Amino acid sequence: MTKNGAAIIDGKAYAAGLRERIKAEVPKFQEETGRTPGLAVVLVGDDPASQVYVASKHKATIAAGMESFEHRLPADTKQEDLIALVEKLNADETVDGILVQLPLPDHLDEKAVVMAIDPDKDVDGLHVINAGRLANGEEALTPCTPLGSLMLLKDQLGDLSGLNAVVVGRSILVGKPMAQLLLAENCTVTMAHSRTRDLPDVVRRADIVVAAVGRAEMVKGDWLKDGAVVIDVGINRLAPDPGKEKGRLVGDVATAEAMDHVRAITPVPGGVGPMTIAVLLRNTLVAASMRAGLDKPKGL
Ligand SMILES: Nc1nc(=O)c2c([nH]1)NC[C@@H]1CN(c3ccc(C(=O)N[C@@H](CCC(=O)O)C(=O)O)cc3)C=[N+]21
Repeated sequence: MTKNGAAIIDGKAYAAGLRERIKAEVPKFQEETGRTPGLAVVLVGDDPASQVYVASKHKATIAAGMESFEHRLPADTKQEDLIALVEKLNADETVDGILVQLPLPDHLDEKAVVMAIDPDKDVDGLHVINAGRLANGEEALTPCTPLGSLMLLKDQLGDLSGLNAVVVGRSILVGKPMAQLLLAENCTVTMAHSRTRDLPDVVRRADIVVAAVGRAEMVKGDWLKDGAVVIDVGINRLAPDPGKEKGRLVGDVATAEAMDHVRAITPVPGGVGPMTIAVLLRNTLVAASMRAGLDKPKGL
């Protein structure tokens, strides 16, 4: 709590707890199936940020007691070779989850690659089959960042029924699935985006704000209703100060200003980012359990 009573939502701590609960479920899966859940991560090219993310996914997967298979391909990999790898992983019984790190180099067709993933191994929840299942209210593998964001919201607010939720951003990765999840929780959902008129006034009506636009500190403090709960999905690196090597990481919300208005807000870093990785492990265990014909692990 700060002096005005606004809470910083500790996504890092929540994610650590979730990873512990996953780790405790893995031996039960092993006992019932005689095998270990496995996650395959495919990285094409040598983008430094992607390298860091893939390394931390690998570490977290091993720490949870699961198998991690890393596939690093050169930046000039051909579409057909990438699809062939995905198909090999689809057929591999030791692989429960497949994640192709995005973005892919420009010459590759991202959509076609995602569509080649077996929907039951699609731990990113990006295949149209999973997007359709989510929209239809069916059991689906659900994109990690929105699901992690929802977990933080429910932890903070309990029942979300009837609350006004505004999602800023309409990406397939975050905005659209986030809106579906909030709708399924009986929120009144508004999706705002780059063409929305009077965005500050739209955001002012929200009890819940999810900012996922990828523009540093775009959502200002005075756009927020007093007592709103804010999930800041943005990860933007500012230009470095003179003499510094790396700029500061900021979200899509002007956090310091927001603190004068909100009931609670996720920080950047330490908010949604760590949740994304924990939910990836959760989705891998869920995918493994479903494929093995077991019940979905509880409490995850
Ligand atoms: N197929 C696919 N699935 C993804 O889920 C996916 C992807 N591609 N491509 C890249 C983005 C990015 N992403 C993050 C995961 C964790 C943090 C994270 O843990 N961030 C920390 C620290 C960040 C830092 O210091 O750089 C934090 O926010 O506290 C951030 C970003 C997953 N992505």
